[in-house]
Order: sequence, then structure tokens, then C-alpha cells
Amino acid sequence: MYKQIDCYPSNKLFILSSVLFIALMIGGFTYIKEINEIKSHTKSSIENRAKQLQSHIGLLLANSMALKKVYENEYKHFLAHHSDALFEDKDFQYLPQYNLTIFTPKNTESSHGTAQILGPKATSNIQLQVELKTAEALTSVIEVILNEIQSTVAIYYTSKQGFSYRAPQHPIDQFRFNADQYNKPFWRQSIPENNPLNKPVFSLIGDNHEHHRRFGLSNPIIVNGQFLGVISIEMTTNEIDNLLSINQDFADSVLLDNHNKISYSQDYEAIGKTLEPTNGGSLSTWQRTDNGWLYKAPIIPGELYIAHQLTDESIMQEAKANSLLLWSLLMLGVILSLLVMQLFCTAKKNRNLMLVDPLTSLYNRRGFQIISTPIFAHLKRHQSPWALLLIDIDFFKKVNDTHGHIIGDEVLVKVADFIHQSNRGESIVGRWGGEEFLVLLPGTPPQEAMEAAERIRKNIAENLLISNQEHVTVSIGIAPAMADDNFEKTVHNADLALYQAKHQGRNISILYNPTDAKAINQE
Ligand SMILES: Nc1nc2c(ncn2[C@@H]2O[C@H](COP(=O)(O)OP(=O)(O)OP(=O)(O)O)[C@@H](O)[C@H]2O)c(=O)[nH]1
Repeated sequence: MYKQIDCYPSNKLFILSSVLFIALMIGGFTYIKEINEIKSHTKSSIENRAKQLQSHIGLLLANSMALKKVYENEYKHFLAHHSDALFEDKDFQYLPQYNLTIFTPKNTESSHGTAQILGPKATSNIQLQVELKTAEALTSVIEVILNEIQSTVAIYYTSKQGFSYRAPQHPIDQFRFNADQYNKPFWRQSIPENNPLNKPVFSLIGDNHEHHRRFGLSNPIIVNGQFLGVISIEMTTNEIDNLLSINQDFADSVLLDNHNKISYSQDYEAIGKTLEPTNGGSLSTWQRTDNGWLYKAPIIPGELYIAHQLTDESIMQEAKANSLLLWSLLMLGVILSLLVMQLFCTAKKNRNLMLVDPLTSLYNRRGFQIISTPIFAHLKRHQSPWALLLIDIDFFKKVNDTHGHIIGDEVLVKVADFIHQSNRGESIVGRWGGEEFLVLLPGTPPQEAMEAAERIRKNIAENLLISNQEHVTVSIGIAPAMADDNFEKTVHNADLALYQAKHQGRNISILYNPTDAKAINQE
């Protein structure tokens, strides 16, 4: 039988694509699992930090409310009980270079605060004096708060009347009050036009320079329906920054107001921007945004939230990094499978090369014998007859001599093809020598073997031409055999018949006949 060297390409492709598919599926699942885990870790971290912020900010809020209450009560008291100016001229010092009046009450023991008033001294402004008196009266409460909350830098009252009272005292080179304060977020967000419910406001105080960053809680003061000013607690951002950081791989969390506006972020550019989920969004679930996911947890419900945004890019990077080991192992698995398959294929090819003639792709002598061994066992069991055809190209030397070895090789390949095409499926075809081919016809009686030989011979004689003009012919020796007959002996018989065929003029099939063979042997 004609034998193609083959490594089962479809099988190999199937195995390879299956391994790749499984690797991709596992990799894909791990990747999705990693993304969910990142979201779940981030969520519990946010919930956790929301609680810590709740207690941190809750304390601030309680103190701010207490200050506001004290202020409002004291203000009412001083407003009702003053008869004249509450301070004397000597309590005020006008600094013309800054156009500021400094107020540091000398008589009050507890005072650690200082007021800065826009413009020249203001002893004649009773409203301002009442507010100054009230602010000054806050100093002892302020001291308690400053001691209680370590991160507090200062507490101050900013009046609509154009002054600020601040405790503890800050030298004028550290803090200089000016009209710009009324443009700062803490003021703009606190005034009734922008804050009709008079809620405490969380905002950024100070400027954008890193070492001046301050986080503030401001509370508007309203007495008898009249807005007087704002009391602010100003603190360092360290504590809040720590609570807003997850880890360096992800952006930090931010504080949002109830309109999803960023009221505090370590990224100052982001303050005032809106973080809106694309589909409305609710609390305690991850919401889709334009470029990632947003999780929001309440610190003060209805007022202040902690929110965290995971960009698709950061999740992908982290998930990739986390599933890298698994991916590497999977890829290693794929590469190993490829190598094993390659080795298997190479071994198979090598084995084939040992059994197959590289020129004609027919079995060589060794291959023919190995492949036919089980067939002979089968023939023996079934007591079937069989036959050998020994086919030899006529005058092949002349072909080589006339046309060269390359054409000679092509003729060999074509003869092999013709023999293969003319045979039934169960027959075995091999290249027995230089220009000799052997065909095993299992279960074939002599007459049928003769017919098979003639089919081959005629097919070649009629159809195989060199350069479209010179016919190639073959001579065939046919050796019939019984089930138990010896292979080598039968090959020998076929050889004798072939010799006879050559003797009789070539392009002929001769069935082995012991008598004729004897005669030839005696010649
Ligand atoms: N091109 C080519 N020639 C081969 C190959 N193997 C053997 N031969 C040639 O086959 C020729 C066989 O020649 P001979 O044994 O004299 O037989 P012949 O010329 O075919 O004459 P008859 O068999 O008597 O008809 C030799 O010239 C070998 O060199 C091969 O693989 N390729």
C-alpha cells in the first residue's frame, strides 16, 4: 500500500487548539475572578475607611456644632447687654502697610486669639465689637478642641463685617487676612445663597501648595435669621489623606458632597468636579462610569460620601499582574504540549523515514517486511492464497544514460504512482531495489494475480511517457503462493519469473512456473 509520511495534522491541530482554548478559558476566568476580587477588596476597604472617616469627621462635626451653638448664645448675650463700646482704642493697632487693624485683647487672661480687621480701627462699629467679643469668648472652647483633635491647626470665625478672629494667634507673616477670603470655597459654599439649609460645609482651605494644604469644616452662624459669618475648623490633611489612600496602584478615594461633587481629593485639580455614574447609581454597589467603576459609601448620609473610582485601565493592569503567574504556567503548559507533540511527530516521522523510501514514498525493503508480517499471520490463519509481483523498469539504465538521473528519478516516482493506482486497497507496495518494485497481493489466486500484473503493465506501457514521446515499460514476474509458503522463496520465484520476462523481450508479465524456471536456471 502507498504510504504517505504524515503526522496526523488534523489531530495535532485539534489537540493544540483544545489546549489553547482551555488555557484561554482558565486564563479568562482567572482574569475575571481577579477583577472581581479587586473590586471586592476595594469595596471592603472603602466601607472600612468610611467608618473611620465617620468617627473622625463625626468628632469634628460635633465640635463644630458646639462652637456654633456657643457663638450664637454668646452673641445674643453680648448684643443684649452691651451699653457702649466693648473695647478701647488701645486694644486695636492699625497697620497701614497692610491696611489691617489687629485686635489682641490685653485684658483677657484666657485669650490666645487675634483678630484682623480690614481697614483702619473699628471702635465705632458696635456690630463688629459685639462679634469680636463673642469670638473672643469662644477662645476657651477653642483651646479644648485644639487639644482634643491633634490635626487641628486653627479655628477661626470669619465675619461678614470684614474681619477674622483666629485662635491660636498667628503672626501677621503667617496669616494675613484680606478680602480674598470671601472668594475662597469655604466662604462661598457656606453663605446662605449657596447653602440655604445652613449645613456644615467640608472644603479645602489654604492654597494649593502642598505644605499649605488644609482641610476645613465650616459652619454658618445665623442669629435671629441673620447670617453673621462662618466658624471654621482648619486641620492638616494628613489624617484624611491617609484614610483616602488605598495603595499606590490605585488612585486615591475622594470625598463627595450630596451632588456627587468632589469636595476633597488629594488631586487638587479634581476638587469641584462631578463624579457621576453613567446609569444614575446607588450606594453600596459598583456603578459603571465612562471609563471604569465607581463605589460610593456614606460618611454623613445626605451630605458627605467617600467615593472611589477604579479605572478600567488600572483594574486591567492589576488583574493582569495578579494572574500573570497562572498565565505563565498555562503558556508553559501550551509550549510543553507543543514540544511533546513536536517530539512525538518527529519520532513518528523518523520511524516513517526508516520504513519509507524517500524518493517514491513507498515502503522500503525493511518497511515492506515489517508491514507485511501481520498480513502473513492473517493469511496463515485463514489459509488464504497470496502472490507477489516483482516489477522492473525496462532498460532503465538507458533512461538514465539518455535523459540523466533527474529524469530517471521522475520515472521511478511515476512508476511507483502507477503501481499504487492500479492496486486494490489491501495490497502492499514497496521499492525492492533500484528500479524494482514488489507488490504483495493478499488473498489472491494466481489468475487474479496475473490480471493485476497485466493491469499495471498495460497502464504503464500505455500512459507513461518520457518527454511525451518515449514510452516506459515494465516487466513483471508473478509468484503465486499458498498460505504456508515462505516469503523469501516466493520472492525468489518472482525473480525467476521476472528474469524469464526480460528474456522473452520485456514489457510482459510472466507467471512463475517451476518447469520454465528450471530450464532458465540450467541456461
Ligand atoms: N535515476 C536513478 N537510477 C537508479 C536508481 N537506482 C538504480 N538506478 C539505475 O538503474 C539502472 C538499472 O540498470 P540495469 O540493472 O542494467 O537494468 P536496465 O537498464 O533497466 O535493463 P533491464 O532491467 O535488463 O531492462 C542502473 O543504471 C542504476 O544506476 C535511482 O534511485 N535513480
